[in-house]
Order: sequence, then structure tokens, then C-alpha cells
Amino acid sequence: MAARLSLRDVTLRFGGVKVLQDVTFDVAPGVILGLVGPNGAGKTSLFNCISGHYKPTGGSVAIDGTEVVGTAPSKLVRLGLARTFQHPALQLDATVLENVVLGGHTRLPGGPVSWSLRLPHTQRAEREIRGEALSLLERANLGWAANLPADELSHGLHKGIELCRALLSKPSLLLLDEPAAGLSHGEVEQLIDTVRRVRADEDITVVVVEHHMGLISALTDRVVVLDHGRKLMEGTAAQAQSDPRVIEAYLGKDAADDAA
Ligand SMILES: Nc1ncnc2c1ncn2[C@@H]1O[C@H](COP(=O)(O)OP(=O)(O)OP(=O)(O)O)[C@@H](O)[C@H]1O
Repeated sequence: MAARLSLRDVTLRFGGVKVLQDVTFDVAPGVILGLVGPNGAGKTSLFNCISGHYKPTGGSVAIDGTEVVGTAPSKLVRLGLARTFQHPALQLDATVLENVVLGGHTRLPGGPVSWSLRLPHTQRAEREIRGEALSLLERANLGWAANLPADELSHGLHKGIELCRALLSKPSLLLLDEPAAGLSHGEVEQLIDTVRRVRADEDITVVVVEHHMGLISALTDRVVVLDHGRKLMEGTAAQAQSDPRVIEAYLGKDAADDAA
């Protein structure tokens, strides 16, 4: 089966600094892959290369076999890509529901002219998208907040809203950047449930950057470990946690020797 996401020798330089070096891996459809590594390893930079926010200096990024290096983030949404950010960027003066509805704008038929004329088929599509947005919020236990302004809610709830917004675009590939950061234990459990359910129900492939090893162990089928911009190893979360190279990258050589 063709890979949903395929990276080949992805390299990124900022001036003289090599942030990513020859990163190569595949993610098969339906897999939840964890992207882990110490601070500064290059995880978010790699996400930015996949989502079109950075253009790699070299190498290839393909989604379902289509080369996407150089494609704008807005066009990648149409190829099935959605992502969340370490710090959710919401319209704080809009309601929670309006924020989620924004994720469905690529699904509206026509273009700016028919949208501003509010033709019947546009209004029908808007109603449908609003209904789906509400149902996503309800399934994430956020239905109660739908009509509240987003700025009345906590950081943890903002992350849940951002995830619903990403899901409304009906992605086939979802990138989650540190979704558990700043969440309570209960919110992490809710997040794990939501991601498992969308993978099962919607056949979404997920790549998740996360430092929360509990979430990585509970959620992922495989992990890729990055260190200093290079792929250190690939395997299951359990294999990564007992790999001396990974222990050394996180804790130093003495810890790796002690564990051996
Ligand atoms: N726009 C930029 N300009 C220059 N250097 C950058 C830029 N973005 C990232 N870097 C550098 O690239 C390296 C990797 O950063 P990145 O944020 O991708 O790491 P990370 O693994 O996501 O870290 P963390 O876990 O702390 O979020 C760091 O040394 C960072 O300082």
C-alpha cells in the first residue's frame, strides 16, 4: 500500500545552521506515528516542512504520492492535510462554534463571489458544516461551550477546539504539535479517546509531536526519534524507550551506560 506520508532526505538549513538533515521515513495509511526527541531536535521544524510553512532546503515530502514541497499550506488542506499548533491560534472574540466552522471553509462550494451572494447551495453547505462542527464539539465533550466566546475558555479547551477545527476539514493526514502540553490528566485522557476514535471512524492517519510519553505509549503504533535534526531510530514506543541511543539523547551518556 502506498504511504500516506513519505519523507525522503528532508534537509532544512537556517543560514549556516542545519536544523534537519536527511530525514527519511514513511507513514502508512491509518497509522498513528509519534515524532519525539529532546528540545530543539527539529520536530516542529519538520512539521512545518510537511505543512508547507517551511520549504525544505533539500529532499522530498509526498502526500499519497504527490510531491508537496513548495505547495502553500492553504492548498495542502485540499490534499487532505490538517494540523494543530503548539500554541492554538483561535479567533478569541468569536464563539467556539464559529472557530470550529472556520475549519470547514475549504469544503464550501463555489468561491468568494457565490459565498458573498449567499446563494441557496452555499447556505445549505454552511448549515451542514455548522451541524458537523457542533457534532464534533459534542463528541469532544465541548458542546456546552459552543456559543461562548473562545476567550472565556482555558488553554486546555482551546486545544480541544483547535482539534475540532482541524477535523472539520475532513483530513486524511492530521499533524498534532504537542497536543497534550498544558492539559490536565483528564484532558489528556479525553484527547487520547478523541484521536483513537477519529482514526477508527474516519481512517485518519496521524503524526503527533509530543513530550508526554504516557500519551505516546498509549496512542502511537510507531515512533520516529529525532536528535539534532537527524533520525535517530524508528520503532515502537517501547523499543524507543529502551534504546540506549534514545536514552543518551535525552539523559546523556552516563544514563545510557547505566541502563545497558
Ligand atoms: N525560524 C527559525 N530560525 C532559526 N532557527 C530556527 C528557526 N526555527 C527553529 N530553529 C532552530 O531549529 C532547531 C529545531 O527547533 P524545533 O523548534 O524544530 O525543535 P523541536 O524539536 O520542535 O523543539 P521543542 O521540543 O523544544 O519544541 C532549534 O535549534 C531552533 O532554534
